[in-house]
Amino acid sequence: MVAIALDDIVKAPKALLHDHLDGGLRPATIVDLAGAVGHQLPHTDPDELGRWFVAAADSGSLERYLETFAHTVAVMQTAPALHRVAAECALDLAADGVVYAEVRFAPEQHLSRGLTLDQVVEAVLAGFADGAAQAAEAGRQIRIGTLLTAMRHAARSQEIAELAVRYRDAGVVGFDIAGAEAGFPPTRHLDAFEYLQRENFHFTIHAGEAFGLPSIWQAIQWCGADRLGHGVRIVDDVTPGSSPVLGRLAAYVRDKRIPLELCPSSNVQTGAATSIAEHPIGLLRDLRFRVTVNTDNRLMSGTSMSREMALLVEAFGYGWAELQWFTINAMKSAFIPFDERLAIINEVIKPAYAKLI
Ligand SMILES: O=c1[nH]cnc2c1ncn2[C@H]1C[C@H](O)[C@@H](CO)O1
Ligand SMILES: [Zn+2]
Repeated sequence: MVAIALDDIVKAPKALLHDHLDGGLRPATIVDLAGAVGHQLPHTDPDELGRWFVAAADSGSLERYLETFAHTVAVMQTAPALHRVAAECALDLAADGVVYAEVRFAPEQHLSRGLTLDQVVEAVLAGFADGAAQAAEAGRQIRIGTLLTAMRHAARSQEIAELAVRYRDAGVVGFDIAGAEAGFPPTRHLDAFEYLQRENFHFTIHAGEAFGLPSIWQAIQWCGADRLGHGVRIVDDVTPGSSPVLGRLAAYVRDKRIPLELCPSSNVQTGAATSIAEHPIGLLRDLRFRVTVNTDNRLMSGTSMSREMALLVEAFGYGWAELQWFTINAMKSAFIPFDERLAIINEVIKPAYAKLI
């Protein structure tokens, strides 16, 4: 069988649940914005800068990987800059054939030049709307939902959770916590999660990436996460073999169809997986966990949604049936209302894959 080509994957509709706004800037935009605010970059040539991000993030450690965000966050401190970055994000995802995306960012990291949290959120939402409208004019439909992230080492999660709920009818569809995992368990933010549950709101938690099962267990059983950001270390609760045996937590995650937002390239860079070919996504898919494929940070991984799928096609021999399965899994797990999810599955995804399979 001939492997599916990247160009063909680009044309197929895809759904993306885990993508960071500050991890997906165009290198040329960073150079432009940095010049305007006098921020010092490691390179001013966009191609070299793009290569620098990938090499620096290729560190084997989540903490060092996260250091690279200093250069993107630094240039995202004004409303016009946030608007531009969000609009370009929508355009880039649409050009890659993404029809539904949830893009996240941490508003608290964009206050250093005097914006308020509300102004930050409004600039990003307007940018997404603008980018999606431009994409539609060019014949590419994309729906973007925004997730607001609180940083797990900080102490603003309650405030950010309230901000997310305040903008729930304006495009914010969920909440997340991110940042270094070791030493910062999700239970530090229990008040925020309990508040969100009382508000009938949705949230995902970065867990089981740099730290293992205890973090996943807390995210689900203490905090009530709807989905797991990464969650890849759930494999530590699976005993491999000809018929793998699931521990109690892995069985719970699979039985409850808790979505795993897996990010293959990012995991290889931070050391959460040794290679794409050895990435636990192969086993987790075989065991029919609710697996989704994601980019995490397109800039730091030099990747796209289509490229992540192409890497899996190459490593695991997946065909269109598997790519459709990942796509429908993601769409089923989205934080937008059920009827809207169903419409995208039935009217956009299934008809397109029916022609491909
Ligand atoms: O993969 C990740 N794990 C934990 N934190 C992350 C990851 N990718 C990005 N972040 C952080 C860095 C960003 O500044 C922040 C908000 O998008 O989220
Ligand atoms: Zn992430």
